[in-house]
Amino acid sequence: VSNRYPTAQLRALDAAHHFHPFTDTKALNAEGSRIITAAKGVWLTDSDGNRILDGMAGLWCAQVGHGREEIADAVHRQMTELSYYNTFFKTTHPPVIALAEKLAEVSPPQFNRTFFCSSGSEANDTVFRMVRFYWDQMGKPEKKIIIGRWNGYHGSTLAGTSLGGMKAMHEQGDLPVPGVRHIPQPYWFGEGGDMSPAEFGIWAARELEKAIDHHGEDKVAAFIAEPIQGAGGVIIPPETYWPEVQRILKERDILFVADEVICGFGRLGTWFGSEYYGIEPDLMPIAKGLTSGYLPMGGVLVSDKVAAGVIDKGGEFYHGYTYSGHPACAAAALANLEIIQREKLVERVANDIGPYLQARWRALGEHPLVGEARMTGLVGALELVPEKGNRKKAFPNTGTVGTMCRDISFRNGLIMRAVRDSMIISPPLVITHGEADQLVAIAKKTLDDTHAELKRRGMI
Ligand SMILES: Cc1ncc(COP(=O)(O)O)c(CNc2cccc(C(=O)O)c2)c1O
Repeated sequence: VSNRYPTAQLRALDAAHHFHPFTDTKALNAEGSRIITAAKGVWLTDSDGNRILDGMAGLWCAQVGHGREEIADAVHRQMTELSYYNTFFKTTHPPVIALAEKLAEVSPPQFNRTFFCSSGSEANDTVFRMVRFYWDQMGKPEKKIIIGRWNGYHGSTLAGTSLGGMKAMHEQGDLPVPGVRHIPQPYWFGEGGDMSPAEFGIWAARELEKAIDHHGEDKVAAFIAEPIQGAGGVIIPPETYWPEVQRILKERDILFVADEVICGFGRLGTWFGSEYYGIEPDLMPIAKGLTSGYLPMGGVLVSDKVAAGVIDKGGEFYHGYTYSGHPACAAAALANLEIIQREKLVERVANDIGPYLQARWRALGEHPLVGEARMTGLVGALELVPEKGNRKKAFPNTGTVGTMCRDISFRNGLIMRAVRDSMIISPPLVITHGEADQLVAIAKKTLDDTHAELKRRGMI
C-alpha cells in the first residue's frame, strides 16, 4: 500500500483488514474511511488532495503542529545510535535520563520523578497501581477506593475505563473494577439545573466530600480528575469548583491525581492545567502533548510526597512496560519540549493566540444554533441547542446533530470533534492569527449549513 493508491483502493483495503478504535467499523466500512496522507503545521491533506484545518490537533495532542523535521531528525539520530533498550534490571539510557530531568524542570516544584509508559491509559493504569502501592507502603492498606467523576475520561484500559465515568464503556466488559466510585461532574450547562454556575460549582465539589464521608476517609485512597474534562465535552468547571475541591482534599489524607493528558504541555496557557487552577496534585498522568503525538509516550509525574512512599522507602514496585522510557520516544519528547520552550508556546497561548481565538470563538455564541460558547486556553466547545436561551431543551437522539455538524465541518475543510451535540476544538498551539480566523470562519459557515439542514429536516 502507498500514498499513490487511489482512494477507493485504500478504502477497500482498510475495510477488509482494519478494525478501528471507538468506531462502528461495519457502519464506517459502508460509508468509507477518510484517508489522511500528509500533514504540516495545522493542515492535513487527504488522499483526494483536500487540505483540511486540523482543529483538533490530531487527538488533542499535536501541540507543535504536524511535520516538524527537527523532531523526525532527532528520532532518526537516536534510532541510529540506540533504537531500543529497556529500563528494567538496572539499565537506563541518556535520552530517558534527559527527558526525566526536563520534566522535573518544566513541572511544578513538587514533581521530580517520572514513571514512563506509552499512553495516557497506561499512565492511569500506573496511577491505579501506584496509589494502592503507596498506601500499602504507608501502612494503610485499607485505603483502596479511588473516586472519579461521571463523564470523566482516563483511557481505555481496564483501570483507565474504570476510573473514567463513561457508562457506555463500563457496560462493555462489566466495569468498573472493584474499588472505584464516581461523583457528578461540574458540568453546569448540562446539569446545573436552576443553580447559578457559582452555586453549582460548590455543589459539585461537595459531592466529593459526601462520597468521602460516605465511604470513610480511612477507606479512600485518591481522587482523580481532569482540570478540564476533554473527551467528556470540554467541561470547564465553574470558578468555585476547584478551590472548594482543594479545601476538601487539604482537610483529608487522600491523594489527588490531576489527569494532565489533555490539559498538560500548554493547552490552558500554563505548562500544566493544575497550575491554571492553582491546584496541587500528588500525581500527574501525562501523554499526548508530551511528544505532540509524533511517537507514543506517556508517564506519571510523581510528587516528592508520593515518592517518599514508592521510591525513597525502598521496596520493588512490581509494575512496568517493555517500552517504558523508550529511547526514540524520549528523543521525540525532548525535541518537542525544546520547541515548546524555544518558541514560548505556553506563553503564546496565555497572552496571544489564546485570547485572540477565545474572543472570536465566544462570538460564535451569537449564532441561533449555539446555546453556549466556552473556551479556556486553546480548548473550546459550542453547545448546539434547538432553542437558543433554553439550556433545558436538547435535540432528540443526543449526538445526531453533533455528528451531522461534524461531517459538515469536515466537508467545509475543518476538523472539529463532536461530543453529544457540542462541537469541540483543541488546535495546535502554533495556530496563527490568520489560521484562527479561517477556523472561526469555517466554523461559522458550518453552523449556518447545519442550521439550514436542520430547518430542511424540520428539526428546528
Ligand atoms: C484525560 C485523558 N486521560 C487519558 C487518556 C488516555 O490516553 P490514551 O488514548 O493515550 O491511552 C485520554 C485520551 N483522550 C482521548 C483519546 C482518544 C480519543 C479522544 C477523543 O476525544 O475522541 C480522547 C485523556 O483525554
